[in-house]
Amino acid sequence: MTSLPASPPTDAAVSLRGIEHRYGAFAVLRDVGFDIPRGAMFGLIGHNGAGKSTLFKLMLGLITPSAGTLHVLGQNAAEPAFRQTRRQIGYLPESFVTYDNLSGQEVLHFFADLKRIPRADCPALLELVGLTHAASRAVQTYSKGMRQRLGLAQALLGEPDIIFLDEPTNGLDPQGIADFYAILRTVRERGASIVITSHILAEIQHRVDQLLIMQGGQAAAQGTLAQLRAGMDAPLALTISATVPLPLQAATRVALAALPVALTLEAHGEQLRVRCDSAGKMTVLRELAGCASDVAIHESTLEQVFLGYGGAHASTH
Ligand SMILES: Nc1ncnc2c1ncn2[C@@H]1O[C@H](COP(=O)(O)OP(=O)(O)OP(=O)(O)O)[C@@H](O)[C@H]1O
Repeated sequence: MTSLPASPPTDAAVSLRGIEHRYGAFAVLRDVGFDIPRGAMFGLIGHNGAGKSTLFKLMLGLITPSAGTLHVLGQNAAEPAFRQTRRQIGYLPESFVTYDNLSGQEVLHFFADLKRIPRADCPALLELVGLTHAASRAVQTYSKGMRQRLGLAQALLGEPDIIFLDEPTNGLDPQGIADFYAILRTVRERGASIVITSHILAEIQHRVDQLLIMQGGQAAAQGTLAQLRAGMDAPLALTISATVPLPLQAATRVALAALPVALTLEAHGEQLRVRCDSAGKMTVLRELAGCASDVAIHESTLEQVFLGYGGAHASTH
């Protein structure tokens, strides 16, 4: 991780410095520091037990850190004024549990009353999440996707400046996921910052601007996907296809194996496919001189990046 300025930047929606958190003798978070820029769509990823939910609870002000400082929307979470800041924070927990016998509209009214927000704001939110048609139906008749969208409407009550979403698309089908992110795009257009966790890395890799990889209670890496890829040993892989007549293949294989390049090789009839990293591509291409017919570039997926940063570090809890 690159070094951070000592005080929180003015354009940060969230800023953590030296955060420690203990549950009894067990240190769940150790020296965690990062900034989330205002207006960002920020992904927080990590293995089970990495400390993501604990970080969420800290950023929501539900628990206080054992050490370190935490600012949300410029306000220190340890100060009494943070009570006011919490009104500008929306939250969708991992399991959005509600009263199933109430209608969607009644559920939203319930949360609006709790948050002291006019019920008159509810129809527009139900419209935003695509539930106007089902507003008077009991929630027990809702699909999983509809429930999550109702949960999102609840999180958006009061037009919060920052919204925390804990695995919000868990269990949704591809269309449900696409619909959910389409709503989030609308929310971002009014300038809100969004912090999202997910274990489905393929889903968030092109939908967030920045990512933080948590590993064993520490921040392992932060950046855009391109920055995270660049920080790894193999940000890019290439497959070079060549047509090599069968009688020449054995010699070609020996010559490729002797190159000072890490590569894998597959043969399909007269086709040889060589996979190597970006640094080795010219060496391989020179060896295959005249017979290379195609080069395909494979960028590392977020899953490969995550594993590369040790993100799969086994949890003992
Ligand atoms: N209230 C608690 N008391 C004791 N230990 C806890 C408590 N809450 C969480 N932990 C432990 O803290 C560690 C981090 O848990 P946390 O829920 O923050 O991880 P996570 O990254 O959100 O995991 P997951 O992806 O499984 O939701 C785990 O080892 C967990 O067992």
